[in-house]
Order: sequence, then C-alpha cells, then structure tokens
Amino acid sequence: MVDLQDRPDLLVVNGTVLTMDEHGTVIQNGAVAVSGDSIRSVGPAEKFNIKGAARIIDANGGIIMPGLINTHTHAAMTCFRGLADDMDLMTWLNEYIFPAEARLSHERVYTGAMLACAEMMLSGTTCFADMYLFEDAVAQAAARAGMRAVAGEVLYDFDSPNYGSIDKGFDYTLELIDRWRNDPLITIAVEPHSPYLCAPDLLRRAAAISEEHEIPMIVHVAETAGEAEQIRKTHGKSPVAHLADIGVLSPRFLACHCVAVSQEDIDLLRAHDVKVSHNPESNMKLASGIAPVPAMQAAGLCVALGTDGPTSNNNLDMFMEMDAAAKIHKVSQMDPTVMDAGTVLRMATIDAASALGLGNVTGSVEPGKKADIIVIDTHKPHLTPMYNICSHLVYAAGGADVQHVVINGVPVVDDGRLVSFDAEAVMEQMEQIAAEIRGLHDWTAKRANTGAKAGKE
Ligand SMILES: CSC[C@H]1O[C@@H](n2cnc3c(O)ncnc32)[C@H](O)[C@@H]1O
Ligand SMILES: [Zn+2]
Repeated sequence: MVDLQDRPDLLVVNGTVLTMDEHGTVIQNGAVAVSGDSIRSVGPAEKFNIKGAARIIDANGGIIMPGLINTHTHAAMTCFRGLADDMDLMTWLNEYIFPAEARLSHERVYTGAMLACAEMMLSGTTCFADMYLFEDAVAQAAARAGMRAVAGEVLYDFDSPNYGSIDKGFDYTLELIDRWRNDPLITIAVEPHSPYLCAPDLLRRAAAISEEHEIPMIVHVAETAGEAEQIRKTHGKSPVAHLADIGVLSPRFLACHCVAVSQEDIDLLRAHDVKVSHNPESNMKLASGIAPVPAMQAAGLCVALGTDGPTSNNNLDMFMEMDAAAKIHKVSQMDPTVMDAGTVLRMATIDAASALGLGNVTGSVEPGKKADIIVIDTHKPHLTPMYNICSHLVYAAGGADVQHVVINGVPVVDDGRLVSFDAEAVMEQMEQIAAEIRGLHDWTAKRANTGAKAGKE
C-alpha cells in the first residue's frame, strides 16, 4: 500500500498513467493521488486505498497524463479568428490585424482570453505562454479560468494601443511582475516582439529584466525568410547572430518559430542554451516555412510546441499541433522515422515545461509536481484498439477526447464539461465584440478566400 496517512483530496484511478518522467514510465491500471495543489503519489491502483480519497476521478480505462503546454500563443486573438486567412504574414498583419487591434481594450482582451482558456482547457491544455497587448487582462483571465499561464506584454519600437511609448511598456511589464509575483498560476515574462520590431537597446533592456527577475524572455525569432533578409540588411547578420552579438541570448530566452535559421544559428542557440517554441501549423498557414526541428534536436536544443495565435492557426488544440509537428518534418525530409510520436509528446509536455522555466512545476505526472493532469477517453471508435499510447495521442486523438482536466489540483473540466466558469456567457460577449469589428471595415471586399474565382459562391 502507498503510505497515504492523510486522505488525498483527489484520486485519479482506473487508467493507464503516462507519466512523461525521464524514464518514460507507463503504469497500466495506475492511479494518481493529489493533495492540495500537488501530486503526492503515482503507482499501480492496487497500492492505493480508494475509499480513503475525498474525491475520485474515474478514468474509465482511459489515459491519465500530464496536461499539454502551449508554449506560444496570443490568446485574445480569438477576437479576430477567421477575419483574414490565406495571405502572407505582412499583408495579414498590416492590412487586417493591426487595424482591428487599434480598437482593443483591456475588457476585449479579457473576453478574448477567457474564450481561449475555455478552448484550451476543453482540449487538454493546462498551461500556455502568451504574448499580447493588455496582458494584465490575459493574466486575470487565466487566473479566473484556473489555468496556468506565462504572460508578457508585447514590447516594440512604436507606440502601443495599450501603454503608449516604450518606457511606459517597460513600466507596465515591471508592474505586472510586481502584481503577479506570488500568484500560484501566473508567471510574468518579458516579451519584446522580435528583432525586426525592436532595436538592440530595447532588447538589451528586456534581457536585463529577464536576468534580474529570473523570468523568461519570449521573442519571435526568424519567423520568415523575409524577416531574416531584413535583419541581414540592417545588421549584416542573421537574426540569431544579431541577438547573440547584442548579448541577449540566455537559458531563459524562448525563441518562437526559428524557421529561417542555419546550422550556425542552431549552434549559437545551443551554445546559449536558448529554448525554442515550434509552431508548425501557423508556419504552414502563413507559408512561413518549415523550422529545422530535427537538426535543432540533434544539436541538443530543447524544442517545445506552440499553436501561435488563433488567427494564424486557426485553433488552440495541441493535439492537432502534435499531429502536424510529427508529419511536417517527415514529408519535408522524405523520412518517416523523424519526429516520432514519443518525441512530439515530450515537446508538448515535459520539454515545454522546461522551455518556460517550469520544469520543476509541471509537465509530468510525478510526486512533488503541481497536479496538472488530463484524462483521455479512449473508449471511442477512432481509438480502438490501442497498441501504442504515444501513437494514438499524436496521430489519432483530438482535443474532443479530453474527458477530465485538473489544474493545480483543481478539477476544471469534468466529464467533458467546463466547470470553472460559464463559457456560454463568454461566447455571448464575444459575439458583441465581433459585431463591432464587422462594422469597422468592409473586410470581405479585400478578402481572397471567398472561393468566388472557383465558382463556389
Ligand atoms: C504578438 S502580440 C504583438 C503583435 O504581434 C502580432 N502578431 C500576431 N501573430 C504574429 C506572428 O505570427 N508574427 C508576428 N506578429 C504577430 C499581433 O497581432 C500583435 O499586433
Ligand atoms: Zn506569435
């Protein structure tokens, strides 16, 4: 018997536990005991006194595993999902997204982020890293929803609709750090947008804050070849070499995308122990390219997964992201052995936690870690039979198969229903925001994706 002197607050039983610990331990008919916000013990079910638990979650023969971690998104961009698709990054940003974002407010970002939290929790994501405007609203939304989040206000060289000039942007970031310092769910990061929108001085100031407060620094890096070209023209080197030269790379630096990087760039990233967030669906949708992830992993880099914002993906489902990550590199290298399912699962769990500096907090089902746990219902036609758990999770399962979600010891999705807040009310508020956005412009006049040319409309 596992020594459970006190009654656990929660016992998750009757499932296969995929721990994602360093040995890749899988426990058939396992159980996980939770006390307060933390995992107390993990093992075969027969070692637990089931009657002793205050609350029981029955996994019903399914999979008990760590919650998925989305290492790069712009959650509140749910406000603009589907507003503009099928165009390149710069057209999309300059002609559609920036004009729409000029009307953002704290309240709208809060609603957009709440909606994103509902979508993420229902599809098994327990933690996300966010970069956006009015980021205090995102932190408030995540805390209210009961989600773990790493949140950072975007910083760039021009005036922001939130804080105005860059000095105020740094003040805003420092206030966020102060306000959320002891929060159980929220970590603040410093988040300059990218080397193409941030001068070296801004990037150095951000790096100093990251170092002083020991918080992540999250930056878009080498998302497209066009961006790399622009940096080469301005600074005479690649975006990664430029960042290394100005002295801002560190183990706390999370570089998002890293599509347009060379082997020398990869070696530089490794030398500084920089972490990478890979966003394959966004990179495909915006035709940005394919990040050389197998080469990064071969060099020993920690590469995690992220969806990017819900306007460039267009969903926040990490199961779909895992599927895409596993397949895109196979076809690009014409080699089906690259990016196997187990590797991809690590990128969405334990490697993602490490990339965010949360490796001791979350990302695996192990005693002492916070109880961020999901249960997958495998009693479904598309998951029967199950020869290999990792294979099913990456190639066959979807967010809709998530049955239970526990974050920081609190059940937030129960039998497929969100229980931590009223998602219906948030959807109604979002419809009001959308009505105003629709009224801003004749968006459809510019849009190329109506299918009209093909005679579909
Ligand atoms: C990310 S918050 C700041 C700013 O960036 C815009 N943005 C959204 N997605 C992307 C992307 O993939 N690359 C670069 N910039 C992006 C967002 O709309 C905000 O204005
Ligand atoms: Zn992004």
